[in-house]
Amino acid sequence: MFLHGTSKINDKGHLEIGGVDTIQLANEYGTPLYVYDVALIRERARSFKESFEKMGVKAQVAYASKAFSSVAMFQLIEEEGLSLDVVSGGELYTAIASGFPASRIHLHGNNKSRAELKMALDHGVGCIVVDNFYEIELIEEISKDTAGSKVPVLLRVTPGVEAHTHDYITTGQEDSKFGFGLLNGQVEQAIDSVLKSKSIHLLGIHCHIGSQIFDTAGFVLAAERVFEKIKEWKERFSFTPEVVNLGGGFGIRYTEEDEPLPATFYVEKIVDAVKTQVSEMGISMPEIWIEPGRSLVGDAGTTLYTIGSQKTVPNIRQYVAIDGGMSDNIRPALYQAKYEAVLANRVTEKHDKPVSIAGKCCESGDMLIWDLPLPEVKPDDILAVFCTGAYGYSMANNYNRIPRPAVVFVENGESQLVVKRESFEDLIVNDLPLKSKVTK
Ligand SMILES: Cc1ncc(COP(=O)(O)O)c(C=O)c1O
Ligand SMILES: N[C@@H](CCCC[NH3+])C(=O)O
Repeated sequence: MFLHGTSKINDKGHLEIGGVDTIQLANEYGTPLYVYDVALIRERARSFKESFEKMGVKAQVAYASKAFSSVAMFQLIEEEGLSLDVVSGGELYTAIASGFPASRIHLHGNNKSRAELKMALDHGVGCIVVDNFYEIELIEEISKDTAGSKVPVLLRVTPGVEAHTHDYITTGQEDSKFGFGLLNGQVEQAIDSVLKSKSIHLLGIHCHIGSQIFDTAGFVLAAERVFEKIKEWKERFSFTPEVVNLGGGFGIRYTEEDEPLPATFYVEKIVDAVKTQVSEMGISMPEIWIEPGRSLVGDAGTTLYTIGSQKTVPNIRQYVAIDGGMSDNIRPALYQAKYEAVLANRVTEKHDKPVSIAGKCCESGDMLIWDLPLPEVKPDDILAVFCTGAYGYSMANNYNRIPRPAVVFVENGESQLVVKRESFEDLIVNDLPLKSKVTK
């Protein structure tokens, strides 16, 4: 069994996280429950920042908040001095409501609306990561009447790098919905129009090659491709970027099949690649920005479920059902994602009887883990699924009108509720009654 962060087994034989017994958490807050190990998030945040400091490079580490966003999460990120990548009006609203400084917020999105851009500009976000030509027009339209300073932007490019990960989560290849083609002349057209703009300041370039990536080659190749172009742009446009943002995507360990590098190793390789390019070109070192999401929060999250019904298909398989499923973690259904799990109330017992963990949604594909070795399970046992901190709660939904779970933070022996469990009343809060046309 692989225990992440502060997780350990206590003297009752229970899983403990952040010094808090998970069975006590399940009793106090109910299940399904997302539990975050705050010390592990802090450790990850600090190690990203420190690795840039050690290499003497000016940097911003922006937490990709799509991995898990909530007011308390953003406040934790602010406490740790990171920046924030948001990708919608909703994430931006949450960030502002949490008191996060707008100057360290970067707005992403491949189809930002006028309203979202206006909201970002009104709040004075640190930069807009511009994705397409329409967005350039929108920014100019919105900012033409405001006499304020120019809007700082990065142009997002697709460097033609195929990251080795699931097809749905690669983003750097040329045939992608995101960004300007780096290799087909689009980005030059965008640079030309932004440099001529009276209302936009071109701060630099952004690229993100995908997610859950285990080697550094793709990042290095992307950086080299971007800098080859920067060399041309220096001649052609007299433009050199103040900022080069190389995105996120650093892989984590979900199961023993995964062999991630330490997060800081990616930073070192990226910075080395940039330094080499910069010294060959004789330009000054730009600020390097990165946007880790999963690698900051993924293994800090554990989901607790209560076990309910079971079904045996003779000679084939035993299904064990939990009180959640694809409504709180859609990743197995969407990406065939794999997880490890234990019985949190009986961790020390032999986990040697394979069962398949089924969710409660009315969907055959709602299977959380296939062939998971557990002790003989009984109703009301608590299953702890590891590494659910990224894209778990944030992709949760109300399929089958299942209320979304609660989220707690644990640290130094204390727990705090940071997202309340949805109630049935919450589920119908936006529903309106039928205006009936049938006369009785
Ligand atoms: C633009 C951008 N930045 C950062 C991230 C964060 O990726 P990850 O959670 O894999 O670090 C993503 C998601 O893939 C993204 O699309
Ligand atoms: N949501 C995805 C990753 C997408 C990242 C956003 N570009 C996951 O669960 O792995």
